[in-house]
Amino acid sequence: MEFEVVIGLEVHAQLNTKTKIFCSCPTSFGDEPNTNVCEVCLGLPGALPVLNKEVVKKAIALGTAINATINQKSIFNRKNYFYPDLPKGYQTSQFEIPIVEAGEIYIDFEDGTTKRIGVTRAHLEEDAGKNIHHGNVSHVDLNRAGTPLLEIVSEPDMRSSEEAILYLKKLHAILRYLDISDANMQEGSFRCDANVSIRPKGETKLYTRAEIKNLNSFKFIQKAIDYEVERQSNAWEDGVYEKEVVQETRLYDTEKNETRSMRGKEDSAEYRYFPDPDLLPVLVPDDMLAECIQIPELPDQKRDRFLKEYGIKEYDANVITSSVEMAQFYETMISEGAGAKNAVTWLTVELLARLSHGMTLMTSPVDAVKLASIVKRIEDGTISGKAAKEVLDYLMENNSNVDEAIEKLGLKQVSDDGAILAIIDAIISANADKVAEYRGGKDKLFGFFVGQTMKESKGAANPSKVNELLKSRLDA
Ligand SMILES: Nc1ncnc2c1ncn2[C@@H]1O[C@H](COP(=O)(O)OP(=O)(O)OP(=O)(O)O)[C@@H](O)[C@H]1O
Ligand SMILES: [Mg+2]
Ligand SMILES: [Mg+2]
Repeated sequence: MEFEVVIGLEVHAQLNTKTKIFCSCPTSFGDEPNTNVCEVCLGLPGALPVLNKEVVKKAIALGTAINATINQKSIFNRKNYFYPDLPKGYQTSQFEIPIVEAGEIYIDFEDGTTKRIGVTRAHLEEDAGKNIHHGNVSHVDLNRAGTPLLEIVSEPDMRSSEEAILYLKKLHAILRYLDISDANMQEGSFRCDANVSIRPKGETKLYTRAEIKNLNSFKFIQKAIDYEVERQSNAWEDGVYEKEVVQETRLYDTEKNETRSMRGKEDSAEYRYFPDPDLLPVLVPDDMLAECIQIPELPDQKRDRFLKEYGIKEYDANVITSSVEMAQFYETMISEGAGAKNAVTWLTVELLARLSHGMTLMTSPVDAVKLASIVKRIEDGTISGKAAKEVLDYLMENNSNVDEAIEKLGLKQVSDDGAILAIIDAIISANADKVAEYRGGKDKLFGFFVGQTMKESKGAANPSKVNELLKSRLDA
């Protein structure tokens, strides 16, 4: 039987506000447990929440970026369930009227085609705390309780784990471009739940989905989805689909590379959602909306502009705009005067390959200005491309400027006509027979003379100068 894979993703992005969504406790990461808490986020009786306006602005920015409908009136609900890390006994979230509805994100395949993925909704909610287990004892850290989240829910539009990853990377980039979330996956600021089902090819109805939670790296998300697809199709082939594939929440075990059942998945009715009586409906006035829809250039727009302005390849434009840091790095190189095409290679191939573990473009010892100077020194003939690699290696390790490094490493190309001509003339007089053959029509010998000249100059002669001067002497 041939199956079609159906995937819908829920992403929880932590919004990068200074304070929590309903109180003024800080949202900083990694502090001593239970130090960033107050009566509101501890859920003490009688404490009243006050909505942080910043989270509304950030949600509207995301909605604008994905061409969504912005609801100028939305509602906070209580989603009731019991869990030790949830002190109020309910999570304050949006349900029937979220702030953002019906958007779209375009994913780009390597062959240049694109696909539209629908975004059902994006709603505001608070994060829960964290249970910490030590042997038989469990502790609860409520620093994270009340941290603002935007839950972005996709339509079940993805048909492979590759599409799921492309969608997540695009959404990640959009959040970073908008600067509304640091989207740091290690710190849990960008978390994904993957809903996976299969169906016989050609059918349009949705079959039972399994929801895989706790996925915090692109690699593991892809592996978890692949495992789950395999598990479900095996169950189908073995005639145990109904028994094995049930609506449930599963956990992915990164060590065993498998998903395991964690708990049955409630239908939304089980949560007894109702509007939170402590919070008024969220009303966004026209002037606030007008202000919030002013957003910076997004990855797709930047890519299209780079294609037009810089004439680089589509693939390269996609790579460079895939992160806001890389796009900024590239544009700084261009404004420093590096050629557009060389800048692509030196950034995406040479520099990225030299960033060691944990190093990013932001912390690279060679910044955009320095890398641009290296490229400019190639373009003005001061150094060869090969020598430039040595310069880059050196600058990754040593704090120096580009021209000093070239000087110190003795890599300056000889472009001075006189010096190169002296070498050429010596070679010509030592090889009179070959000169005669060349002049007699054996064009291939030109390479021999180039090789000899480069060798004699110990690789320092500027190759295009060598070509030019050799021609002038030999063809004279
Ligand atoms: N049959 C299916 N196969 C794959 N994905 C599905 C299927 N049905 C729904 N989905 C996807 O599952 C996700 C459901 O997310 P949603 O937040 O609406 O509900 P939930 O998972 O029940 O709620 P919760 O926020 O409590 O996890 C959506 O991304 C949707 O596209
Ligand atoms: Mg879910
Ligand atoms: Mg959800």
